[in-house]
Amino acid sequence: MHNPSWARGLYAITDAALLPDDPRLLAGCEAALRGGLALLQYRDKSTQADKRLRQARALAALCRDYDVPLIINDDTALAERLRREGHANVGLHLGQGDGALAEARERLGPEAILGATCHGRLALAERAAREGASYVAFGRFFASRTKPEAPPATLDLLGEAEAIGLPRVAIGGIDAETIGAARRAGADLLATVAAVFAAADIEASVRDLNRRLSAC
Ligand SMILES: Cc1ncc(COP(=O)(O)OP(=O)(O)O)c(N)n1
Ligand SMILES: Cc1ncsc1CCOP(=O)(O)O
Ligand SMILES: [Mg+2]
Repeated sequence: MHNPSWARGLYAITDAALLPDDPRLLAGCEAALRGGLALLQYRDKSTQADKRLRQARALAALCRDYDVPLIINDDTALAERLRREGHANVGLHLGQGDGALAEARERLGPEAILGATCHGRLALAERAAREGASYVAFGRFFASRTKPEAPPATLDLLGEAEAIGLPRVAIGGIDAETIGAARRAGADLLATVAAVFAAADIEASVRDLNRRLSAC
């Protein structure tokens, strides 16, 4: 079976400090989408439910125009609500403390993209696969200013995880310098916050990262 088109390439993750209001969030994400994304994740750690719903809804509509899935971080109820509203391109990413994957799979249905944080541990990825994950995410592989305290992982894990049979995401300090090493180690999707959204020219940065991926 062929992997779906979302399963290989650049995976940009939003950041509320770098994209601090609706116009900047939408303009920044549209620039990244123009540059070419496989996936976009809406990551907002605030507890402002109204803002999160409004922004996620707007991003789901924007992503649809580019035929790119929007992944909601942490919040199963928000992803479920958007899918019920008809945003079929919405998926969910859950970390180890963010709720049960199997329950999320039931609530979102078999078609939704469901991602799981597996840090540096193959056993977490094997369990995520059994519980219905669509991809498994490992990292942090490099120093990250966005989440410096994230548990570290080593690149050889990406090769070992091939046997799981799901797309492998690398996260944590992925940038122009590190992206090639992560791809060559086996990452299918390269996830980044700062290399995209802290860039002075977001679209140019995405194009540069994609060029580096193509060269691997
Ligand atoms: C693609 C991807 N991988 C890992 C994470 C981290 O998720 P989590 O461990 O739940 O941490 P927070 O992002 O919620 O702080 C992610 N968001 N996306
Ligand atoms: C959310 C998350 N989980 C592990 S590292 C990280 C942050 C990634 O951000 P950056 O690409 O800026 O290092
Ligand atoms: Mg989380």
